[in-house]
Amino acid sequence: MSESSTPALTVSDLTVHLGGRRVLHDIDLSIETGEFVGLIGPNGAGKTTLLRAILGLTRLQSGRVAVDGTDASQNRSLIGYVPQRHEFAWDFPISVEDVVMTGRVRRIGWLRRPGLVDFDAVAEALERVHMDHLRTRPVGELSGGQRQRVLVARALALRPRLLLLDEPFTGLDMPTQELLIDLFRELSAEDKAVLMTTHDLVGALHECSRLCLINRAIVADGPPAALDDPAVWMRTFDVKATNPLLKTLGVVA
Ligand SMILES: Nc1ncnc2c1ncn2[C@@H]1O[C@H](COP(=O)(O)OP(=O)(O)OP(=O)(O)O)[C@@H](O)[C@H]1O
Repeated sequence: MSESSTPALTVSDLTVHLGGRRVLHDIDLSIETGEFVGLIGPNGAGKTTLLRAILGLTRLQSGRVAVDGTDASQNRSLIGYVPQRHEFAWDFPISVEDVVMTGRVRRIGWLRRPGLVDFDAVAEALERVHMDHLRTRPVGELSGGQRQRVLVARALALRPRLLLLDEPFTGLDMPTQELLIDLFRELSAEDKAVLMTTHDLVGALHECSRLCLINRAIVADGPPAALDDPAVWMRTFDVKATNPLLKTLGVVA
């Protein structure tokens, strides 16, 4: 954990309505540097909506988001975001390093040219995801795992304080998942806070330092070992006590 008392992320009393329906309500969440938090919940629980709200891409009905103690609208350049892979336009004719450079736009500004520091940040980000050897490759020619690594590099190029990951493991083989999970753990152990949505519940139980269970509101929040009450998982996922999920998670015998 950071020695600083200012959390990397503070979400207070957040409520979001979409299409006239309440999608999230009364969300309070604070994440410190050094934490690797898994945001867990069923389809439609509001996980992506929460990430979008933190990024300022969704209007808040009420509530506040602060990054590093300052209103997030003033501090967006401290947030790195990895969207779900299908959301990116992969058929755009652009190289790996150019995509990663787009992650710097909030620092460079739209009208300025990238400088040395920007090229350094891109090179460092590509090395961290082991993609430096493919930097001139058009992104349309990459495999799914390589594309995911490019999206992570694009977020890291910003040198963010807070990293938001939306289902980063979907459709990836085991070696790529292991590479990324090791990287996310390293990043949180350095100077970042990591918030990740995932449907890989067992993986999250093992790898995350903390889990936040959500279903429109936060149902439970704590270190994985403390989330051993089956009722909490039943409420989050709206499943019965006999559901095999509870055995898989190790919360019933
Ligand atoms: N633009 C929108 N307009 C209206 N409703 C929306 C919009 N975007 C999302 N929703 C609704 O908000 C709810 C939460 O969606 P969200 O995508 O945040 O869930 P999620 O937890 O990320 O789900 P999944 O695990 O399926 O990705 C869903 O009921 C969804 O239909």
